[in-house]
Amino acid sequence: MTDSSRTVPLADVKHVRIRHLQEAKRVRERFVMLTAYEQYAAEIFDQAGIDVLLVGDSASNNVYGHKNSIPVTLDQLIPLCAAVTRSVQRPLVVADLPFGSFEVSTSQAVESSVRLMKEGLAHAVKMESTKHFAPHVSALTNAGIPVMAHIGFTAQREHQLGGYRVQGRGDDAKRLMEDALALQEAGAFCLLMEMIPEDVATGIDAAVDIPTIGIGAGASTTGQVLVWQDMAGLGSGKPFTFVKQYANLREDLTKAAQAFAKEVRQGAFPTLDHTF
Ligand SMILES: Nc1nc(=O)c2c([nH]1)NC[C@@H]1CN(c3ccc(C(=O)N[C@@H](CCC(=O)O)C(=O)O)cc3)CN21
Ligand SMILES: CC(C)C(=O)C(=O)O
Ligand SMILES: [Mg+2]
Repeated sequence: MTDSSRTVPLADVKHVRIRHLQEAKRVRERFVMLTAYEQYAAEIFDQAGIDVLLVGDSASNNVYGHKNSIPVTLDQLIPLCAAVTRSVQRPLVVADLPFGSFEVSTSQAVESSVRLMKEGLAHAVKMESTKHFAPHVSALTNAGIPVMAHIGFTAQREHQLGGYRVQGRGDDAKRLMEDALALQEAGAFCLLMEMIPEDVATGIDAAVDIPTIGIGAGASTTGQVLVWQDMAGLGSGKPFTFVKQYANLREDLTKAAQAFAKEVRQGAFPTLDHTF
């Protein structure tokens, strides 16, 4: 296919659908995904032209105060997802299947995904997967549930993978290629690759027909994703290697809170302007 087969540029699309992401891959147009967990961020990212919003299981450590992704539950993610979907017009909303909500059986995967769509109003689900989860992806696809597959570093397997480590170095690249091809074959509409060497990601992107999304996977993927609080500089501590901070929200919010506290303590707020 050539550029002449395209419909409209992604930026002009009114409601982002899976077929628009597939078209982006075909015409080599990039798309943009950020996480979102509530109304204001979702609304702002919609208005800023972000194409896909991910209600990540990273809500575990970015909303619920856990140290990692493992404790967050389906019951905790569903209301966040519903809030995000209710707050946006244009973006495609994808919800993570949290740890423990899909592994047991293909039925469990379908039941959890149905809840993410019926109660959470998600348009698609994302599954941290390997080739061994091809039956799960296939069961979801057959049930009419679009699945984004997530390979490479997968935080739900932190303990099995031995920590937060780049995946697919050296001979291990073959394993990721097998995962990618099996998950595409099973029906995944998109492939997310996390923390893998750029050359490996480039090879996988070229080998699959479906669009790819990278986080710490270099520049050759169709789309890029970051956790929004990382992107906006809200988190504490040193940013991960794959993060670029486009704002300093932590600093801004600290200053605002300090200024409010100071004025209250001094009796400088409220003034007559803010008083009935
Ligand atoms: N705030 C936040 N950002 C994320 O990107 C994120 C989450 N939370 N929670 C779920 C997972 C966990 N992720 C993580 C967590 C830690 C590293 C990390 O420590 N990276 C280091 C070392 C990598 C290495 O050298 O192998 C880095 O500097 O990137 C990476 C991804 C990605 N996801
Ligand atoms: C890191 C991204 C891709 C994710 O899965 C999440 O935020 O949960
Ligand atoms: Mg996740």
